[in-house]
Amino acid sequence: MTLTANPSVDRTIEVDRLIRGELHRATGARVQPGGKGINVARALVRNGLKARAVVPAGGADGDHLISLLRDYNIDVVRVPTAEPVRSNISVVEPDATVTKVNESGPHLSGAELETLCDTLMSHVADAEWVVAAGSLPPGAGEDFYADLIARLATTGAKVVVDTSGPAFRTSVKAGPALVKPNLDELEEAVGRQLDTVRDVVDAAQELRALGAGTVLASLGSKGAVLVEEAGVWCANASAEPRSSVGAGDAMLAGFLAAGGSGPQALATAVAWGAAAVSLPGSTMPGPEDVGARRVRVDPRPEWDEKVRE
Ligand SMILES: Nc1ncnc2c1ncn2[C@@H]1O[C@H](COP(=O)(O)OP(=O)(O)OP(=O)(O)O)[C@@H](O)[C@H]1O
Ligand SMILES: O=P(O)(O)OC[C@@]1(O)O[C@H](CO)[C@@H](O)[C@@H]1O
Repeated sequence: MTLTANPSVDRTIEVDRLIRGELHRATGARVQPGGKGINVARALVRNGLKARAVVPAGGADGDHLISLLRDYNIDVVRVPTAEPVRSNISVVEPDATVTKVNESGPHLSGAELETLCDTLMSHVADAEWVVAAGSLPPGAGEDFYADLIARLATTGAKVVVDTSGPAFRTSVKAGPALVKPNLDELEEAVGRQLDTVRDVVDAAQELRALGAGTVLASLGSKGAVLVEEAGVWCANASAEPRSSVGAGDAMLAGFLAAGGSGPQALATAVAWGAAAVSLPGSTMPGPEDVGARRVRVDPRPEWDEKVRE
């Protein structure tokens, strides 16, 4: 089950070359349902698994988002809101450079946020995992995910958090089973620059000491690092990048689909991530895209390897 507190209608526009201040004629365009939790649900369903997505959605743009999600066969639970769903725009160039503009999103009232949490709680009974992912909408406090983790502790569900800024660090302290920061988010959470695999593992251990069970850190083309109770592993898979939007969400979905712990799940995660980055827009990969992608898993990490691209 996924919660996307600040979903979007994602618009991807392809151009030959982006030049600030110029008129561009698009060479391609697509509209897809967006937001990190929604993307995780799309990736799971694309691979034959079940996923329910809880989504606050208002206005005509909200209607549009819900109808797009139904086209993808997602089991959607809509929570109506007064203000409309946002649109996020990605401009993609042929070398896969993405320029992204995300709106801040609709303001959700206290009552709407409460209904969102109550709705999630009333649909959680059969969920093994609850993925709370993406930015928070204006109106939600930085402890929104932390409060949710506390409420979910009374259920059997394991909580995954993938968010950024102060809400990320606050949610880590509430003890989620798993967090999926990218390099920037991990750096922000520990308050320092991370240059090597050793730095990433140390930062991940710091998050585990704060309260996170497992840390799955995504490192773009450098793959991912998994730090859990049982050990530390690094993995990567090569890709011909086309659009990185949603690659982290596909990576997380692959990890959960393969059991949510250990090196085999990490290998599946980076295979899904590499497949996603090879597809246009925020298209989630299916089995034919993941295929027999070659994945390298290092049981002994190269501690001094650089993690910046
Ligand atoms: N150029 C690339 N080549 C191979 N794999 C890639 C590449 N870029 C990304 N990936 C895969 O996708 C995963 C996620 O990438 P990244 O760290 O950019 O996630 P992210 O910033 O969370 O992305 P998003 O927020 O758009 O979903 C990586 O862990 C890796 O497995
Ligand atoms: O603004 P947020 O919530 O941080 O991120 C939203 C977003 O950029 O994340 C997804 C890719 O991971 C996109 O579908 C969506 O547009």
